[in-house]
Amino acid sequence: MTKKVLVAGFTGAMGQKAVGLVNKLNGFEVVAGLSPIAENDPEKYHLSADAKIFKSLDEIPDHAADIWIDFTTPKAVYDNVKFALTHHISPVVGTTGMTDEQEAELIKISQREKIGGLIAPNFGMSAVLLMKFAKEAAKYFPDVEIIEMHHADKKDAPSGTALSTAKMIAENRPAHQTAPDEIETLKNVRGGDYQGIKIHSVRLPGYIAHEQVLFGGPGEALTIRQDSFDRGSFMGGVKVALEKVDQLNELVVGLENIL
Ligand SMILES: NC(=O)C1=CN([C@@H]2O[C@H](COP(=O)(O)OP(=O)(O)OC[C@H]3O[C@@H](n4cnc5c(N)ncnc54)[C@H](OP(=O)(O)O)[C@@H]3O)[C@@H](O)[C@H]2O)C=CC1
Ligand SMILES: O=C(O)C1=N[C@H](C(=O)O)C[C@H](O)C1
Repeated sequence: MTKKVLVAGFTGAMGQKAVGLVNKLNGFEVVAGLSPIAENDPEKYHLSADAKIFKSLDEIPDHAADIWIDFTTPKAVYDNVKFALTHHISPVVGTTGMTDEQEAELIKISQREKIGGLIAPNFGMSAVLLMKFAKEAAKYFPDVEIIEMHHADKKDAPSGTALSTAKMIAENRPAHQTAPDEIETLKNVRGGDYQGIKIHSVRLPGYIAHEQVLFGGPGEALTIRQDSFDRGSFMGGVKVALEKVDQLNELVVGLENIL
């Protein structure tokens, strides 16, 4: 049976890539899109002529879709995913910027409603592998900093991927001497701090999505880097999520956990 897909943020850069992906996949169909300022012209956004365009959650009827793809904004994503879960639509979420508390709350809702879903801070294989390698390296190199670089329109900082990388590194780092007290003569010049791991966020036109993890040890250094040069690079992961989401019985965080 064809799976009905709603794409939240369907007019955006990632939403349009997701629409293109679903249009090409057998067994899935985009039946609806959600975006607050979209024109009521499905074909303009590469949707079929009978696809529904919604501008707010209130307009979405029951049984509107089986799967909810979300590439929206940090402000909208929590309410969107809560709506999907409580309407028994399986969420596949790429939107970043939720707090740990919001994610934990959504996992509880998914357990209560007995519905599976996926939140993936990054659907790209290079980023998933970077996080895995960085977690492994952290066992041997406890001193580490992260630099993430993104396009100038990105709304949240640090990136979801950088935060996720820091969390995975923190799980594996041995206890070690922290850096001495420092004086910043320019405020925040040492970056953000996640459990002693400095994160630096760069925003520049021309970039898409890139991350470097720098480990330093006595007399040596290890640098792990990934680059997403095109948003199409995220679609392999979205495809896996679409194919596997109905096998999940709660909301899972991280593409690596379903590969
Ligand atoms: N996990 C991953 O692999 C990746 C995640 N991302 C994340 O995906 C998200 C979207 O990125 P991107 O496509 O570049 O952003 P865009 O700004 O291009 O698109 C955002 C979309 O969200 C829509 N939107 C805004 N407010 C709402 C709302 N209240 N409800 C529903 N839709 C809304 C916009 O619609 P309108 O134009 O009508 O306002 C637009 O369609 C970001 O959080 C980004 O970090 C990005 C790349 C990869
Ligand atoms: O906003 C983006 O573009 C991206 N957002 C995600 C993040 O915050 O990590 C994934 C990827 O880096 C692209």
